[in-house]
Amino acid sequence: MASSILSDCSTARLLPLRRALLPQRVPRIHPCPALASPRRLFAAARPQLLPRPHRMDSVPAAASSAESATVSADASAKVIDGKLVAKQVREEIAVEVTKMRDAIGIVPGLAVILVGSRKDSQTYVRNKKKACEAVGIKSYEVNLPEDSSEEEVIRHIASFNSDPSVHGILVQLPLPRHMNDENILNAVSIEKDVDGFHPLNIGRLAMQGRDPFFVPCTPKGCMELLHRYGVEIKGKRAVVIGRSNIVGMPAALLLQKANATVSIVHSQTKNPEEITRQADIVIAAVGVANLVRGNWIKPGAAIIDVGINPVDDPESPRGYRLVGDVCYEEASKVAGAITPVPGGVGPMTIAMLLSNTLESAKRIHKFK
Ligand SMILES: Nc1nc(=O)c2c([nH]1)NC[C@@H]1CN(c3ccc(C(=O)N[C@@H](CCC(=O)O)C(=O)O)cc3)C=[N+]21
Repeated sequence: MASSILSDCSTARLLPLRRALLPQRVPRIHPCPALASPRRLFAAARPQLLPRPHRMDSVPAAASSAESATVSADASAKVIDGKLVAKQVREEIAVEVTKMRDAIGIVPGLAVILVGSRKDSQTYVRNKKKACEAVGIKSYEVNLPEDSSEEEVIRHIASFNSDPSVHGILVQLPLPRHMNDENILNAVSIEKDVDGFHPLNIGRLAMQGRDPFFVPCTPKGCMELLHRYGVEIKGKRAVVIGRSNIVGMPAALLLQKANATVSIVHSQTKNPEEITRQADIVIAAVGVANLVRGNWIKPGAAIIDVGINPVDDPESPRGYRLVGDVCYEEASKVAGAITPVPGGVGPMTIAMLLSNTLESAKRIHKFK
């Protein structure tokens, strides 16, 4: 049984996979006392409330603050089911894609550029293609060898920029070390930057009264989960753990736009636990397995776990399994709602990519 491994957040070890993508680090995991209950939680099997779109009442907390002193081992958070919401979003997109095709004969197109042969990147790109096909979005793929020059990549971007059948362009990250990400991402036309990584899109996201063409997919997916589960954001305290360009920073900007009071916890933060404990909403995006322990969490808080960290697991067919940045077993006893890993933010990232691609095609063709 994998339960002994699963239930111990202190023994997780990071594998080097995806390391180049990992955002800045927060101090490593502190040694932790044995867990009160070594029992494995079967989160997926627990009855769940179906998410209702955009209802703004608060999450029914597992324990209110008054009860927090007596939070029992059985208190359990509502599971924020990213897999389910992503499926709903994809169904909504498929309907709109069909509508647009029938009305104006336009099919949204997404171009993906992959440089090199990293196994994980190949898997992500394959999954994106499959997701496109399933909703009727046309996908175009370019695979370039690891030793390609920056100019070659930029040539392909330029050709997609001027191709009217392409509405979204994604350059799979991480790029090989010899390439300058900035030069490459800047070459993507901001009207087709479905990743939302172009500095102009990020800049507009940061400014009041302006809107970017696209919001980066992972943070957008986090916000969509909060909205669809009716988590109130306005006036609440939010903590984002991690300050990467692709997740932490834009997530903090989005929460602020939604009128939360936002703190960012990062590798130089002196008292991350104490600050995180004040948050009604936590977005953890730091790339350190099980960093956020149960005692970092305010009772009833909503927790969005962006981490997808591979840890050794000889009992899993792949030899590893994925865990989040949050120690799920501990946190789910304190939080009001929490995303699992896998099955949380990951599937939403891909759903938001499809959503951005559809949005782009609609904007370019002025289709409401
Ligand atoms: N230009 C660019 N844009 C990206 O959005 C981008 C990228 N590069 N490079 C890599 C990261 C990573 N990423 C994920 C997408 C889906 C899952 C996902 O669906 N995960 C599943 C499980 C996957 C599994 O089991 O292996 C889940 O969490 O349930 C994970 C990670 C997008 N990224």
